[in-house]
Amino acid sequence: MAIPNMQIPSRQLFIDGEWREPVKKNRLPVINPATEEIIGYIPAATAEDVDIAVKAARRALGRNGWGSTTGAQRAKFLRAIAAKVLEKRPELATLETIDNGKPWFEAASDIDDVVACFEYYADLAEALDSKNKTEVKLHLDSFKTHVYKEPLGVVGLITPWNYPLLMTTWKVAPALAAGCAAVLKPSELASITSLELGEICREVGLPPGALNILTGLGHEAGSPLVSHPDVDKIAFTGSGPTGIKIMTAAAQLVKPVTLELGGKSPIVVFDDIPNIDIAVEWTLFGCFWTNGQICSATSRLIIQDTIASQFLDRLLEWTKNIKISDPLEEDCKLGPVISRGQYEKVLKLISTAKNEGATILYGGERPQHLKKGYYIQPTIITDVDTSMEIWKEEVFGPVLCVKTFKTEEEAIELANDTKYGLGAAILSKDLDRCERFTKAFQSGIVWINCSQPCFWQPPWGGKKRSGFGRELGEWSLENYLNIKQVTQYVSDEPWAFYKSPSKL
Ligand SMILES: NC(=O)C1=CN([C@@H]2O[C@H](COP(=O)(O)OP(=O)(O)OC[C@H]3O[C@@H](n4cnc5c(N)ncnc54)[C@H](O)[C@@H]3O)[C@@H](O)[C@H]2O)C=CC1
Ligand SMILES: NCCCC(=O)O
Ligand code: NA
Repeated sequence: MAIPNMQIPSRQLFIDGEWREPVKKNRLPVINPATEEIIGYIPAATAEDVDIAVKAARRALGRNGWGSTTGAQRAKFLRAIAAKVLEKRPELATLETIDNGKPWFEAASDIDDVVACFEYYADLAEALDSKNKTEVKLHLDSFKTHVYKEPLGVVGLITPWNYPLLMTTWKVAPALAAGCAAVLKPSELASITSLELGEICREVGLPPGALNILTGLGHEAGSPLVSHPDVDKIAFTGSGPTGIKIMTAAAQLVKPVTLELGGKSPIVVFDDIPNIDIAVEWTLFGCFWTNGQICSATSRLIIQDTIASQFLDRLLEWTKNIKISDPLEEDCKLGPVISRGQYEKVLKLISTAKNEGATILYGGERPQHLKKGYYIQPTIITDVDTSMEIWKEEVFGPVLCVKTFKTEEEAIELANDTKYGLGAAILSKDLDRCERFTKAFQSGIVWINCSQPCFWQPPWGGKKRSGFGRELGEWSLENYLNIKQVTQYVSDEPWAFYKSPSKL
């Protein structure tokens, strides 16, 4: 259950295992998107704090430090973090709801995923102990080669606001499991629970400097982290334009990046779906879950013309039934979007669609019963042309646009008609057809007869402008490991490349 009237804890930056005031002493307001009120403040880090945090992280990796721990030792810390997160579930879910606006029940289930993710990477950290040295067979007997997997070093983790603690965890858990020391920069729009992770790390006695948490603005705290010469890698989730800036800055130092950027994912629905209500519900969930703010949202419905009218009628009935309310209310299924800026951006995209000739079949406005808060009705847009902005650009709000198709070829062409390539869904009884679409979709993730379920074991990431690299599963661990080749000469014979001088 949500905790009523919960106050935001007042925190500083988490550096070197302790709370530390930012050098410039600046703070940023925390706004509850359901009330538009300032409910607290977070510290605003700048380049000076980034440098202090990176030095702390580097020290943590020093001789006998965090970097020389075994996987089994790190697993103990990860499990202790998981246990503390679980213990604080009601508080963390409530904080996340008042900071981000997502329904409390969703926030609580994200916290469950956070717990599972830390536990999962604890297991992988442990398993690493037996896998971090492997022999590579050579064609020569005079040499022996093995490969070490070792922590990559100090990593910068920059995260978004849509799943605040979960996106933090997707990066922090594998980075720590691998033995890296990390500097985390969560989104200024929802940092509260990531700061609470600092308190949890303090409580479980995580070695100082292993995880440092710097809240602050992108250009003031994120940018210096990317450009810091002693940061070995950047892992980023967020918008395309910021991803481009990060990749450009990192390229100056030949710093590796993984980028999980936006999307405009399709959901293709065929007329052989066995149950229209089941398909309608997946369509809604695929786009309106998390208040529509999911990078993988299947926000383009591509529906076979033979059932389009019947499907849209039913979709409308289900959409009208969605409870929009303060996200702390029980049974809320749609809360506000994150900020005034996002609210205005989403409404502008809707009005542009209208001006370009699309039809707002449902929604498109603030719900009448909610006078305050960044609420937008779940919105369904038809008569969409592929040249329209609403078809092409990521909205990151509860907005579904619809197009019909006649043939499989047309459906796949529409599905792939996007610069993005994160997710794609197909709903059809015909599993051979689902297989054909799975192969044809230009995406990193495919959902068959569902949309959005996301587990921590399989890989997560995209292609095209949705970025590259994979998070989750064992793939994420690889992001934070350096692969070191070690080759030993084991023959007693001279190498005999140069002519030997006369005998001594
Ligand atoms: N794909 C995804 O998961 C997300 C996509 N978005 C999209 O991005 C749009 C803008 O939202 P924002 O919150 O402004 O996203 P953003 O991509 O700018 O922010 C994500 C993170 O990057 C940081 N950041 C911003 N500029 C930076 C820079 N120059 N160097 C290093 N770090 C920097 C931010 O502080 C935040 O922690 C949204 O309207 C939405 O469409 C937003 C959040 C998540
Ligand atoms: N369900 C997790 C989605 C993560 C993301 O929006 O990046
Ligand atoms: Na907020």
